[in-house]
Amino acid sequence: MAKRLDISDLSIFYGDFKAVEGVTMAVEPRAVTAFIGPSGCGKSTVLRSLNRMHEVIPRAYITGKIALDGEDLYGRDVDPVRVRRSIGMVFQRPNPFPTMSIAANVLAGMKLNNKRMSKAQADEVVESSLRGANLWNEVKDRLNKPGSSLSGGQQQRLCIARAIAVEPDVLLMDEPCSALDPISTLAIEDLIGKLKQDYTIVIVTHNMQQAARVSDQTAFFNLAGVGQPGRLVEMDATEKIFSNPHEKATEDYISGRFG
Ligand SMILES: Nc1ncnc2c1ncn2[C@@H]1O[C@H](COP(=O)(O)OP(=O)(O)OP(=O)(O)O)[C@@H](O)[C@H]1O
Repeated sequence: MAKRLDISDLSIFYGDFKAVEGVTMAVEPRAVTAFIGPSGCGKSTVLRSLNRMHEVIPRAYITGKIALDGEDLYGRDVDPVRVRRSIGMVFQRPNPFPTMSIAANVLAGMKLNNKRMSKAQADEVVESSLRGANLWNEVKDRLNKPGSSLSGGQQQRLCIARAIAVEPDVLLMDEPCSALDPISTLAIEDLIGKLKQDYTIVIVTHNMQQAARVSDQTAFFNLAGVGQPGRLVEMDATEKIFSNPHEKATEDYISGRFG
């Protein structure tokens, strides 16, 4: 659990279009790293390249290197399905399987990963994952109800339970609160604070207060100009980025002067 990601000279392409250029950064384990920056600068694209989801788009590819505790994730013999198992993802809109029960949703990733287990083991995974996602107390009496019977915030925590059920090393979160109300957002932020004890977490957010509240490190991305690829402008301790960033563009962005 909780491994380190080392990204070196990463460029990301959609066919002929270079969306991101020359990103080099280290993502520390047992910490939250926030990706911030204006729309279109490639935050989600970088996030999806980290667990090899970018390449499922036709003609999409990367250059450079991404290593998980030293292992090259794009190495010749590396199975992308195994990468996606060890680097889980939570999306902007909660996406539980709507007709599947709450319990079955938690186990869905394990089924896909072909794990055979007894009923008792399954029950244990369901309980520990739901506890891990701060959802157990709210759903323990209705585990057989469909995933769609939960509120949006609960559905998002169910998706997090599904992601942690397979015991990943890293959790990627792409604007996990943008479809949620403020109370549900706080519940997810609390949860992120708890999960970072066990996982490496990367979160894309447009909400500056959220980045300041939940993250330890912040990476600011920007576009050099219209039609230019996105790039990493700077990355530092969140406190430093929000109080005394190195680059003027970072200061302008976090103070709301552009973006
Ligand atoms: N499937 C795709 N095919 C082609 N180009 C894409 C695709 N997805 C994203 N892009 C382009 O890649 C660039 C980066 O997009 P991306 O969604 O990663 O930015 P972002 O910083 O996450 O933006 P936002 O904050 O609006 O979500 C943009 O120019 C976008 O149009």
